[in-house]
Amino acid sequence: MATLEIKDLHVSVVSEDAPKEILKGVDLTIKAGETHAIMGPNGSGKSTLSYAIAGHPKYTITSGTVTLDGEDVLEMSVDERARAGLFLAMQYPVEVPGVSMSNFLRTAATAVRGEAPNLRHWVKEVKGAMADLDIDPAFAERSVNEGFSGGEKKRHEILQLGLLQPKVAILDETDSGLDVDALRVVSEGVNRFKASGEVGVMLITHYTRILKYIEPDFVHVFANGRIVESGGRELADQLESEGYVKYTGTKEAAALS
Ligand SMILES: Nc1ncnc2c1ncn2[C@@H]1O[C@H](COP(=O)(O)OP(=O)(O)OP(=O)(O)O)[C@@H](O)[C@H]1O
Repeated sequence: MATLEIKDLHVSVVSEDAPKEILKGVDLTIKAGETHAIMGPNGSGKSTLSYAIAGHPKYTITSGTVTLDGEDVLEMSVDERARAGLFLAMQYPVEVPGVSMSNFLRTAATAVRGEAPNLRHWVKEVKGAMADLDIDPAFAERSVNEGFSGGEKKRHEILQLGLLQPKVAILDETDSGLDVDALRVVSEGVNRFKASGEVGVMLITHYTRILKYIEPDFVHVFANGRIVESGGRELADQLESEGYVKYTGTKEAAALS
């Protein structure tokens, strides 16, 4: 059973030639079967946490550890992290002109599974996964994310999640830009992924509405580069009504973005 363990993580980014510390000691453990919602004001470092775990080269780990089932994630290359079972659905999915979705998905599945999926089974698997997410089959031949609407990009992130079956999924604002129907479809996709009870989910969000569909076991408040409070679902409701002023001390930060 997978466990992602983050201990006292400090992360810097080089900004205007000088390194700037963004994460200032993050501690978080996500066990198989658990869903952790991360909420917090703009610029508090939530995406930095997800990029640092995924191995984005712009973010330098200055101290702390990240392990997956005891294995040192920070020592792994980006593709090794994916093969080890980590998945990041990005806030702003990248466009890859000239590479079709179907090619991209098969290549990703081959890399993660360690062998090319049987073509006939694979076609069936992809078709079924696309149908589950109400994705038009014509998207399979379009270039990855090119010209996709915000909501279409998010659906495709969840399509990848379903096909790659990681141990731990980090979903960075997967709900932003989704209309109510798409939010339900995407949430159902995440819940199907969770159904085995053997995977962990870190869900970064600004809105409690997604938490009505995807039930969190824990809610964490992120402020100024660290987790400042943790609780259950009720904490998200409290944040919705009170904002973040108690954590940041500024009125600007009080409004949920
Ligand atoms: N590559 C970068 N170069 C310079 N500054 C960066 C970089 N990445 C992040 N930062 C800064 O780090 C801080 C945290 O950013 P981050 O995107 O992690 O916040 P966030 O909590 O995800 O915000 P939001 O809720 O607005 O998405 C911000 O001040 C941001 O400007």
